[in-house]
Amino acid sequence: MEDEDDCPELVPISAQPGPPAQQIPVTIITGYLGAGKTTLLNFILTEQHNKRIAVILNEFGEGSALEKSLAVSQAGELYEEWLELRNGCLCCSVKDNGLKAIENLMEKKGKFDYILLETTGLADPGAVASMFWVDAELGSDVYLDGIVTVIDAKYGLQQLNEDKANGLVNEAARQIALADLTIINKTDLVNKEELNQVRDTVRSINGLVKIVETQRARVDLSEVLDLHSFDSMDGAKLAEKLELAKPMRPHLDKSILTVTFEVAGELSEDALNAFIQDLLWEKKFCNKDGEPMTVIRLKGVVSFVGKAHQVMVQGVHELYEFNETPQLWEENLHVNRLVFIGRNLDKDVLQDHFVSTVVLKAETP
Ligand SMILES: Nc1nc2c(ncn2[C@@H]2O[C@H](COP(=O)(O)OP(=O)(O)OP(=O)(O)O)[C@@H](O)[C@H]2O)c(=O)[nH]1
Ligand SMILES: [Zn+2]
Repeated sequence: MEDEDDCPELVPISAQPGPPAQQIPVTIITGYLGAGKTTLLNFILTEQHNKRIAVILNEFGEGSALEKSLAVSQAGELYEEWLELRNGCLCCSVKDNGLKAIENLMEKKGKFDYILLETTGLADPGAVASMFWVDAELGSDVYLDGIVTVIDAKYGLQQLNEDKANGLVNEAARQIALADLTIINKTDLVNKEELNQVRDTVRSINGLVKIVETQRARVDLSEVLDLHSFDSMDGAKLAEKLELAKPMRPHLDKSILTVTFEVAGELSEDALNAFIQDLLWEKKFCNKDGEPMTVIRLKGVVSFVGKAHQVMVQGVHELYEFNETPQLWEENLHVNRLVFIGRNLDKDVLQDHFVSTVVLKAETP
C-alpha cells in the first residue's frame, strides 16, 4: 500500500462516524435503458419540497469538450445551469471537473441541499459511487448517500437474464446488486404474478435492498433521499435488514446473489483487512466448483478486539472502509454480521475462512 504505483482507491480509509454536517448528499440514480430514470428525476424536480436539489444528467453525446446541463430545482421551480466536462466520460471527468463545477456553482448560487446524479443505462454505478465516496473522505463538499436503481417491471426480468459475453456480469444485475433502493417502475404494464416475479428476482440478487413499486416513478421523496447507506447510521439498521435477507435460491444462471452470516466474537482488525483484501483484491476465494468469487457490494457490522464501539464495514467493488459507529457493544454479545453481494459466492467457504482466520476471541451466544 506504500507503493506509489498502487491505485490510491484501494487504500482502506478510517473516518469519523456519519457525514460531517456541512456536506451535501449525492444520490446516484441508475437503471437499465428506458427504465424510468429521467421520469423519476423530473418527478423529484417538480415535486414540492423544501430542498434545493441539483441534478446532473449523464446523457452526453460524442466528442471531447462537453457542456452538461445541470438542473437545479427549488420549491418546484426549475433552473438550468451548464457545467463543462472535458473528457467524454463522467467517471473520469467528474472527479476533477464535475465536483469543481458543482463547487463553483454553489459558490455563485448558494449551497444546494441535495445532488442527484443520473448515470446512463449501461453505466456501472459502482465506478461513480466509489469516486464520490473517496472524494468525500478527502474533504470534499459532498458525500454519497445512496444508490437508487430503477427497474422496468415489464422488461426488467429479460434484461436481468441477458447473457454477457466472456462471463461478464450483466449490467442490469450489477445495478441491482449495488442498489440501496430499487424502484420497480411501470407497474401499470404488468399483472400481479409478473410483478411478484420481478420482486422475487430483485430480492434474490440483493437481499438487503429496499423495494418500492411505482407508476411513472411517483415515489415518496422520503423513500429516495437521505438513505445514509454509506455511513454509520446504516449500521444500526443492518440487523433489521438481515431479517429480509433470508437465503433465497438464485433465480438466474450464474447469477449474483446475497450471502450473509453472523458470527459471535471479537475480531482482529488486521486479519479482517487481510480477509477482505484476499476476497476483493486478490480474488483468492473460490466456490466449490473452483470459480473465483466476485464481490460487488459488501456490508457489515463487526467487533474489533479492544474496541467498545461497533464498527461498520462498507465495500463497493474493490473499495472498502471501516467506520466506527456511536453504537456500543453489549458485554459478551459481539455479533458480527456480514453481507456479501456478488457472483460465485459460497457461504460455507466464506464463513469457515472468516471463523478460522479473523475471529480472535470466540463467543458462544
Ligand atoms: N407505461 C409506463 N411508461 C412509463 C412509466 N414510467 C416511465 N415511462 C415511459 O418510459 C419511457 C422511458 O422513460 P425514461 O424516464 O426516459 O427512462 P430512462 O431510464 O431515463 O431512459 P434512458 O435515459 O434512455 O436510459 C418514457 O417514454 C416514459 O414516458 C410507467 O410507470 N409506465
Ligand atoms: Zn434518462
